[in-house]
Amino acid sequence: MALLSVTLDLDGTLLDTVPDLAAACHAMLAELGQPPRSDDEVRNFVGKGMAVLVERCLTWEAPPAPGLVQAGIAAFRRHYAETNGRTAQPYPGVFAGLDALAAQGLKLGVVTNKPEAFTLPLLERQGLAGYFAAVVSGDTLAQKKPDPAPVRHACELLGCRPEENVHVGDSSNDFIAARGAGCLTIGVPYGYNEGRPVTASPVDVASCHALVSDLHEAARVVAAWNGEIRTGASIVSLASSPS
Ligand SMILES: O=C(O)COP(=O)(O)O
Ligand SMILES: [Mg+2]
Repeated sequence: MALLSVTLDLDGTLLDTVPDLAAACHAMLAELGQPPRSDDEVRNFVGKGMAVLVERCLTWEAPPAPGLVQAGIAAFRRHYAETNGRTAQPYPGVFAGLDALAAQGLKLGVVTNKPEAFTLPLLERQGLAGYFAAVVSGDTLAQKKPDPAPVRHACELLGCRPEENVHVGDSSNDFIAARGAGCLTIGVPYGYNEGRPVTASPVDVASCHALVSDLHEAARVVAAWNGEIRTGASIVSLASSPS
């Protein structure tokens, strides 16, 4: 057995998308006559998909009325279609890391909670689409991360078993989904994690098999794991070794 594929989270792992998401949130709130949110608030609201982002923007003292959330989602969709990819930036090490993973012969996939209508154009616009043999978005299945189903589905599309896959992400939604699916998981510290830095959360640190500074380092970790597997180390001992 060897590691054959790597699935990667999108927002906060491959791309810093908060400026474009925040611009769409600002426009949505203004359109609905609701109080504004700062970019930092929006950053903390990202992680559980579009509907939760909109609902969190609209929640003050009490949960918003369902009708307001529906109107917010419709407005957000229109505005994010305009802003998606406008200022999003790949994080340092993303292209070098993807190149290094691909050079190891690993199949690559994306597993994101972002709706598909926004995921595919964003990957195209950023020159990332060609790296991925599978893309599972927030509305591909009925379940989103932290449910393990999207990660499992990506493994199926890549033709690998979950234990042959490593999932790389920036939030507990990724780590819980990956562990639930039976994959190894690597965390990056520079993303969003719903307002709780990964490195400041002992639970998150403990739930990653490795924490790396960027995707180039993630590629080195995966290569090292595959080296250990080839020399007979078991996946169980790997699960607690790197830190
Ligand atoms: O859409 C979100 O809330 C987060 O998306 P991600 O899963 O790519 O981080
Ligand atoms: Mg993310």
